[in-house]
Amino acid sequence: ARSPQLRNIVQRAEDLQADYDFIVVGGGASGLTVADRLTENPNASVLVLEYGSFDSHEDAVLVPGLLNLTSTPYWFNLTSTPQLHLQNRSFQVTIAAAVGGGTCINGMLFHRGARADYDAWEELGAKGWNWDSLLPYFYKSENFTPTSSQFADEWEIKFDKDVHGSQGPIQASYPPYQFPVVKNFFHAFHGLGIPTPRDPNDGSAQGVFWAPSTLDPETKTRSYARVAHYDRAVQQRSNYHVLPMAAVTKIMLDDHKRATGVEYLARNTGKTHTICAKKEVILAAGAVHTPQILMLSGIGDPKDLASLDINIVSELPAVGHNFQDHPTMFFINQFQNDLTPNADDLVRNKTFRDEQLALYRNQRQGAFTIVANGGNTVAFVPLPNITASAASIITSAAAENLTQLYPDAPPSVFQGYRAQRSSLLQNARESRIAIQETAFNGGFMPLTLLHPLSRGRISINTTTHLAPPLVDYRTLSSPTDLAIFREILRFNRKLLLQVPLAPLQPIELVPGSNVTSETDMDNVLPGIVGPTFQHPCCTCPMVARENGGVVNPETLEVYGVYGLSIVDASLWPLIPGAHLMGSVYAVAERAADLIKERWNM
Ligand SMILES: Cc1cc2nc3c(=O)[nH]c(=O)nc-3n(C[C@H](O)[C@H](O)[C@H](O)COP(=O)(O)OP(=O)(O)OC[C@H]3O[C@@H](n4cnc5c(N)ncnc54)[C@H](O)[C@@H]3O)c2cc1C
Repeated sequence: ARSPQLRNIVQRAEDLQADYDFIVVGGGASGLTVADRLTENPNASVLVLEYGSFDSHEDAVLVPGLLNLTSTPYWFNLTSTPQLHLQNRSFQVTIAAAVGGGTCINGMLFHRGARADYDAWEELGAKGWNWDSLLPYFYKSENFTPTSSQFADEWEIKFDKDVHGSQGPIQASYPPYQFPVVKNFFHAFHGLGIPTPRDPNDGSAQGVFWAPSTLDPETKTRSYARVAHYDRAVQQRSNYHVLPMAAVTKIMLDDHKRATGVEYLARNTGKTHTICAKKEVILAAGAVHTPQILMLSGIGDPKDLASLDINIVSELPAVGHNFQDHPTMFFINQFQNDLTPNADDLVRNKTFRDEQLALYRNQRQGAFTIVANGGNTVAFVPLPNITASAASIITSAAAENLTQLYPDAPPSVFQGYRAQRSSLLQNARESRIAIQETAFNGGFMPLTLLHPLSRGRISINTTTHLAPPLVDYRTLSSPTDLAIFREILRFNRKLLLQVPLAPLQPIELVPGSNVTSETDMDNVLPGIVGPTFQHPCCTCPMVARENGGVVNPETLEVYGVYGLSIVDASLWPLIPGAHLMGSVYAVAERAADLIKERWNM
């Protein structure tokens, strides 16, 4: 007989039960959250099928400062199509394949978008999804530990405990270290009229601030979905199974269009298997793969599916459209008169690095408590604060030619996009949302466009098992996005001229101080803007079908079929002005409640 532990932990297809109540496709942030909540009920059996492997709790995952995105084994092997408006360059599609998904290797910034970001979801048709309805779930997901008032005062960390959760599975805290130059940045932003909010997570999501990290306050290790929503739960629950290295290839649907289970390929044996779901199949494969799986299962644009000989089950032409991410450029400056220690010292100065690593190992202090090449100090700035041309940019954005912008969108997607655009432009005009993010802890500064007007698409051109989807970001297809990037660059150049930063004597390396005229910027920016800040979303939005919707917002079930729901970041109509993980966890928490409700659990 097997030990109880073995019954809880499965590693091979042979160890699975014959069927489960729920099958969750994808064991990332959303998938594990939902699986955890469903298995709180001992009568519900849940299987999560995850494409990637379990990590080994290695330092590169657990120790923030040892994260190495170049050598991590947890990337999908996936490249975008050539990007027309980015000088035809192709890009790595930076999504994770591992139990825990993106949360295994992400930058650990844990914060929320603005109230207006989520209220816009409801205005666009996602009935029941707004800031107020999500707030209890932001709380539910989080266990916030404040920092000492002395450290907070010294480093301008502001927080309000009342806007945070204190019982949730995901740990949120502040690293107990920072590079001194961060103070100069704070003062420079203040000089430009960008304040530090009382707490960025109170629905404001604007200003210059420290975002909490998903950092365990005791161990100073990463708090992520694998630990918080699987390890924590599974030892006590024989009803919660996760099978790693299992690539779901399609959903099985019966003649009544009910999802009865899934087909998957065990990646370590190459064998294909099927497994049945007695209640529901729940898609949580992320915004790139969830639409791919739908299309492979006959749910999508009939034109495209017919050309691949896929039997059409539900005509949903919007599947895979409305693809959004946060395009980013790197503004790189060398500080000739830099403060020490600094982020470069961690790379170039072996003595400093060794000293800091020892400090981390022995006392859980120092620079390794911060994510490598990252940090959690950021500025989120509305359009009217970055440029005096905000009004004219908004006027020309409203007049953009949609057909040029979105050549192959079906009418329903157009309709939905029009509503999105007016909502976005109104919120931008009234400074209810931030338009740009500057992340900073040295001269290497990612500048991010938080509310792009360009829309990409996920599609498929083959039914071959394990073949990747086509990922077309279409970054900068909206001329407005390019115009805003010009203003973002000008604004951040102005930042570096402020009294607190000027003494560092920055020399601009990228794009280069000679790039000043509009024409020069328009030539150079498409060569340095990248399509992603690792935030793909919005490819199966929960709005009305006639407005480009794929999912019923009240039930999260896919239109036209039964027993099939979606819980990941594909659901959202619009990308929020925030790093996505906080919203992914909250949405998945609410999704779990909706699913439990319909099954009286
Ligand atoms: C490098 C990086 C840095 C980031 N930094 C931050 C940050 O600092 N702060 C922040 O808030 N957010 C950050 N993010 C984003 C955040 O991690 C994601 O938004 C979040 O993980 C998305 O959750 P999800 O459940 O939608 O998808 P994921 O977490 O990506 O999970 C999807 C899972 O589905 C699996 N899957 C896909 N296809 C299949 C299939 N066919 N069969 C079975 N399984 C499948 C994948 O392997 C994956 O594990 C970052 C992401 C990355 C990659």
